[in-house]
Amino acid sequence: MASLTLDGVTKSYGKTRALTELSLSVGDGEFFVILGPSGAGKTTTLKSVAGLEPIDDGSVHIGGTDMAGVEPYRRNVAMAFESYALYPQKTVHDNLASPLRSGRTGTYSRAEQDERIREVTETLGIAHLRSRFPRELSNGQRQRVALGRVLVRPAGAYLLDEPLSHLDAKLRAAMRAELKQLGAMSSTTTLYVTHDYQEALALGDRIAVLRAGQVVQVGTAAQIWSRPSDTFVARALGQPEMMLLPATVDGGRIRTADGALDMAAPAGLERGPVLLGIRPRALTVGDRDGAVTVRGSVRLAERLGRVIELTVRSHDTDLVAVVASAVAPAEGADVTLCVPPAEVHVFVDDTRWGSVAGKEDRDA
Ligand SMILES: Nc1ncnc2c1ncn2[C@@H]1O[C@H](COP(=O)(O)OP(=O)(O)OP(=O)(O)O)[C@@H](O)[C@H]1O
Repeated sequence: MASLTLDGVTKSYGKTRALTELSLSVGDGEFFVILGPSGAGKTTTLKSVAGLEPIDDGSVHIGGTDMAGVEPYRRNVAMAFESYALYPQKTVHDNLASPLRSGRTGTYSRAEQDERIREVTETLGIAHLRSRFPRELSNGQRQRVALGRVLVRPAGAYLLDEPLSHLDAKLRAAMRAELKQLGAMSSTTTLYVTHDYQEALALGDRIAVLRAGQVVQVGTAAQIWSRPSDTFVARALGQPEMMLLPATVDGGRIRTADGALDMAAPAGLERGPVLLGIRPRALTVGDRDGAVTVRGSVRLAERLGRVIELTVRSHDTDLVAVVASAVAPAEGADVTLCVPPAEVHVFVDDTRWGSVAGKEDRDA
């Protein structure tokens, strides 16, 4: 096990800047997720730790040791890539055994090898495939075997690059739960890259949100979900996305220009333009004491499994609300929606100020 620290890491590929002064600190045994859109620099971050790409500036420490000039195979990290190679002529069992037989990370008795392979194949749900060859597996099964090849070998840290990306939605959800368990069991430091916010929230002890090669926010799932530091983080998490409604603070009120939303401004919020951020799932049908309310009419009601996605027109504003189907009004009906003040985020210059309930410490 090892802690990982990146300090001021900068990396360009020719004229393309992939990372700009990126700093991260991952604790010993922590399951740390890097979340970001395509091109944000996630893979480059992992490669910098693994030593597969030389960095232009800054430093990488593993277990407190500076990795400058240290070869990848001496860094005691195991990295899984999105494209996985397996030995076609070896069974699943032998594919998993080969990292343990290479001798690079110690020698293992036959019994120890079998025990690790058993543990990993059971966790990944591939124990029944052990005598098959790669050509006899589905893509999702191959991906799990390849992940198994990384996890079977003890390492100071696992670097995992979108390891669930080829799995279908149901399997992804199941694997997420299993990986979480594996993380808790092995307590090996893990740096896990994904562009899937649900995966990040489910797995990460902490999450770093990356944009254009820079860290925007680091926090627990609860922190980045309920206190996103800016509108980029706010919209990176949640489906449908958080709505951002332009409004103005004046005379102790916050109002949208059309009057669809009109509420008391919290103390300390200066006059001027703001964005009000509301998650579609934070809205409920009806009127509640102390809640922020909006009245409108239902333009669209679309069933998404057990919930209904409503598009509600209020004055000139369209609001999206995801509500339980039992309480969803029909298209054309008048409706009152409400949301707790603490769930109406206020952004000033795209940066989170607090909520309509007031200002709070970001990390409290
Ligand atoms: N070998 C390379 N040569 C040139 N540019 C590269 C190379 N590898 C990455 N880049 C560029 O560096 C930036 C960061 O790429 P990186 O692969 O780290 O992003 P990512 O967040 O992992 O993206 P994705 O989710 O699409 O895999 C991108 O602009 C990418 O085009």
